[in-house]
Amino acid sequence: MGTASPAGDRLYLAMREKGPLCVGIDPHPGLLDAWGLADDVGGLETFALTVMDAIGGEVASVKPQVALFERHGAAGLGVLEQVIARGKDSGTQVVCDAKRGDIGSTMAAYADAWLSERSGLAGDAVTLSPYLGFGSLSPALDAAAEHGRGTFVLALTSNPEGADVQHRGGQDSVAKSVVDQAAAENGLHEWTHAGPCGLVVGATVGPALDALGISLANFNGLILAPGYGAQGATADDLARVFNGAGDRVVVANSRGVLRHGPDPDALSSAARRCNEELIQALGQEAGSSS
Ligand SMILES: O=C(O)c1cc(=O)[nH]c(=O)n1[C@@H]1O[C@H](COP(=O)(O)O)[C@@H](O)[C@H]1O
Repeated sequence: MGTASPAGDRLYLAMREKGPLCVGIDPHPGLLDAWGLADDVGGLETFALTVMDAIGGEVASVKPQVALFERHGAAGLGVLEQVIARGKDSGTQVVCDAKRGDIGSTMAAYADAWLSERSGLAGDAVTLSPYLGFGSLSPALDAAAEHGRGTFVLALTSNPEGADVQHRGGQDSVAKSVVDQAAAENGLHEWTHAGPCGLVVGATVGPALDALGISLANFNGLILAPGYGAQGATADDLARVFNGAGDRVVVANSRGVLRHGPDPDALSSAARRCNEELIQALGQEAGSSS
């Protein structure tokens, strides 16, 4: 039996209380401009902290997109550390969208950065890419379990190019093997509602799951679903794609919420409306923490 990890349970219960929406914090240059901010570290800080002040504590989770902080250099990562600290203070969980994946020995260093106590960049969870081999992620999966943090491993991404790799093998697909190995990882740990190793499955994948021999209804972790909003997937698409797994879907939406800024009230109303729509579509019972 492995080390107990509360990460999946923690986010599962927060979603029961606050809804499935995960607000993406993606400070694209175009969005900074639309908010009347400069494309520099000052603009980045105002943007990111405005979002956190508007919705911190109201939504279960946020997902800062790491590249959009990194493009401002070390000072940009400093702003990301502030976002993570605000998440902790407000009770909104932070999923760092870093999509890390490397050979095992280097992966241990990424695990130190994103999943251990030593680094201000460690939030509640991080996104990982398994396409150097699922086993290469072991240092990160072990660190997540040790430090009570979560991971979301890319299985079927929302971009059309992902099919080129992920769909290979048909019913015995590459993506299916990622799903199976994530489920096996969760089998090593103790949890109640959802294991610490989640998946990323785009809300835009349409009927691909059936064609690839994947059933998520019995998957034993959380499923981060980007693609709702700006990429075109609707709440009905989410209900169809994640039929049977609705209570475990973490719905990521970045531009669909951020376009309502910079007015904090408009941001928080947009997040509230989104959560209402998603709760109805996915059948999650917000307000129930049992
Ligand atoms: O891991 C992710 O978050 C992710 C995986 C994926 O398959 N597709 C995807 O869009 N994302 C991220 O989710 C966010 C989507 O942003 P919007 O399309 O603006 O909602 C971006 O930060 C993407 O990097």
